[in-house]
Amino acid sequence: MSIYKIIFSPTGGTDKVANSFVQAFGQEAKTIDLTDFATDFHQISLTQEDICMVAVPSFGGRVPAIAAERLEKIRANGAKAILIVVYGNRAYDDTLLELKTILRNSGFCCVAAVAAVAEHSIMHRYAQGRPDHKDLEELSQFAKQIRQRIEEGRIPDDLVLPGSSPYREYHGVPIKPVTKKNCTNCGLCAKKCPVQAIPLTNPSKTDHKKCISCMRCIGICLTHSRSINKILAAIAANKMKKVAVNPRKTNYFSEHNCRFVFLHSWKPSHPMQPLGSAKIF
Ligand SMILES: Cc1cc2nc3c(=O)[nH]c(=O)nc-3n(C[C@H](O)[C@H](O)[C@H](O)COP(=O)(O)O)c2cc1C
Repeated sequence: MSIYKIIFSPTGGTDKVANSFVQAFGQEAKTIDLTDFATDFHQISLTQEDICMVAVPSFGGRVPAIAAERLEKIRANGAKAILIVVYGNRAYDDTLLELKTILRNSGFCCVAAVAAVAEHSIMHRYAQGRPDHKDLEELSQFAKQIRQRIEEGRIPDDLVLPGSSPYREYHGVPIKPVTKKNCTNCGLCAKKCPVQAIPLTNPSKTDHKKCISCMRCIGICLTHSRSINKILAAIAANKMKKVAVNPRKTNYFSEHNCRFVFLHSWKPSHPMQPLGSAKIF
C-alpha cells in the first residue's frame, strides 16, 4: 500500500492543506504533480490498496481544466481517494462534485472530502494567512479519523457532496501576468508554467490565450519580474467584497447521505456561512 499526494497547486496554498492530510497518515507520500506538463499521466497506474490525497484549488468554482484533463488520464484501479478542494474564501461552487465525477471516471473510490480555505492567490486580501494553525489542526484531526475509518473498512459507497450539474460556467479571468523590464530571461517561469504559456527564451511573449491566470509565474520569479495589473485586481477584489470578506470555515464530508459531518471532538474555528456567489470568481 502506498500513499500518494496528487496535487495541482500553482502557488502553494493547496499544497499546505494537502500536507496536513499527508502528515496525519504517518507514512511518506509519493507526489504526482498535476502542474508538470512533462509527465505522461497515462503511465500512472495505481492499485486498490493505495490511498491518494487528491488536492486541487477551485478556479471559478470549478476544477482547473488542465488538472481535470491530467487526472482523467490516471488509471486508479480502485485506489482510495480523499478529495481536497481549496478556495480563496469566495465559494467552491461545483468543484467538489466535479472532482468526484472525474475521479470516479478514472476508477477511484472516493472515501472522504474536504473544502478548505487558503489565501486568495490573486486577491491576497481575502483569507490572508490561511490556512492558519487552527485550520491545519482541524484538518489533521479529520485526516486521522479518515485513516481510522479506512483501516476499519468503513468506506461510503457514495460520498454525497455539494454542487450541481451542469457545473458553473467558467471561462477564465481577464487578469494575466506580464513581464517587467528587470526580467533576466532565466526561464524558470517557462519551465514551471502548468500550461506552457510562457516561451523559454522570451517571457514577455506570454500566450494569454493559454494562460490560466494561476499566478505561479509571479510566485516563483526570483527577480519579482512578473506582475498583474493592480488596478484590475483591485476592481475585481472590490466586486467580491460582499461574498469573500468574512472568514469561511472548512467543510468536511465523510458519510453516505450526509452533507456536513461535524466530528464530536471538532469545533469550527471560523463562523458558519452560506456558500457565496459572485459574478467574477
Ligand atoms: C484563476 C483563479 C480563479 C479562482 N477562483 C476562485 C473561486 O471561484 N472561488 C474562490 O473562493 N477562490 C478562487 N480562487 C482562489 C484560489 O482557489 C485559492 O487562492 C487557492 O488557494 C489557490 O491555490 P494554490 O495556492 O494552490 O495555487 C481563484 C484563484 C485563481 C488564480
